[in-house]
Amino acid sequence: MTTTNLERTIAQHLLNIQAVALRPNEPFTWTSGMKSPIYCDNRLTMSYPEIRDAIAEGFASLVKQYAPDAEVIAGTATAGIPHAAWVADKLGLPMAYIRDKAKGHGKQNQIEGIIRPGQKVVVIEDLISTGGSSLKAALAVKEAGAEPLAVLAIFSYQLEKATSAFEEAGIPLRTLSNYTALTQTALDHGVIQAEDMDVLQAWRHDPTTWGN
Ligand SMILES: O=P(O)(O)OC[C@H]1O[C@H](OP(=O)(O)OP(=O)(O)O)[C@H](O)[C@@H]1O
Ligand SMILES: O=C(O)c1cc(=O)[nH]c(=O)[nH]1
Repeated sequence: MTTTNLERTIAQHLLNIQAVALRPNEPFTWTSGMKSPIYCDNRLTMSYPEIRDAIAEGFASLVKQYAPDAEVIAGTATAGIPHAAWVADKLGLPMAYIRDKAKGHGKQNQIEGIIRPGQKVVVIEDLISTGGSSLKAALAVKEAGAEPLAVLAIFSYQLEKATSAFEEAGIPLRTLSNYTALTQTALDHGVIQAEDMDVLQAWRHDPTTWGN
């Protein structure tokens, strides 16, 4: 699979700040319950002004290219929130954020900030594994009577489960980087070795049963 310069550049940023961890012998448990030898902590990008700005620039370009009539930028709680704020700021658009479920107290909102019925919304997520979290956010947008134009994320594992879930939901997904670019960049720069790549490929081949 070919990768773009931007996909490799963002991958390189993630590797430089050690956002990517490999733990084949003590697999990570993801939010979906899946087990994985790899974890990508994109939250670390917040702490690097130049990198978070490159991400915000990348997202702003994707909005201009694929959702030029966006009226609201909505971040997914929690990791999508800061990136949504920086993108909304760059584009001079309103920002909101979407909780994974409605609060159990106060106003019991799932959406914080304003998303009005009929408004066109771009959802910003930090990372796509199964796509469950961001599609749940997009559904909340629909339930508010608004229109989710697209989900944008920093990184996707490019899992078939996510691809088919986005297709089924009829919501476009665009990302700044992905698993192909990350693993290739890591291998090219000696961050991972051939034997790590073997583990990653075995996992990637059958991620749902790997490690069980
Ligand atoms: O595509 P999915 O299978 O839904 O997985 C990706 C989600 O998992 C992580 O969130 P997490 O639940 O760890 O919460 P956080 O954003 O509050 O850190 C990540 O930030 C995404 O939102
Ligand atoms: O699926 C997840 O929960 C997940 C995977 C990953 O690599 N990074 C992350 O923050 N969450």
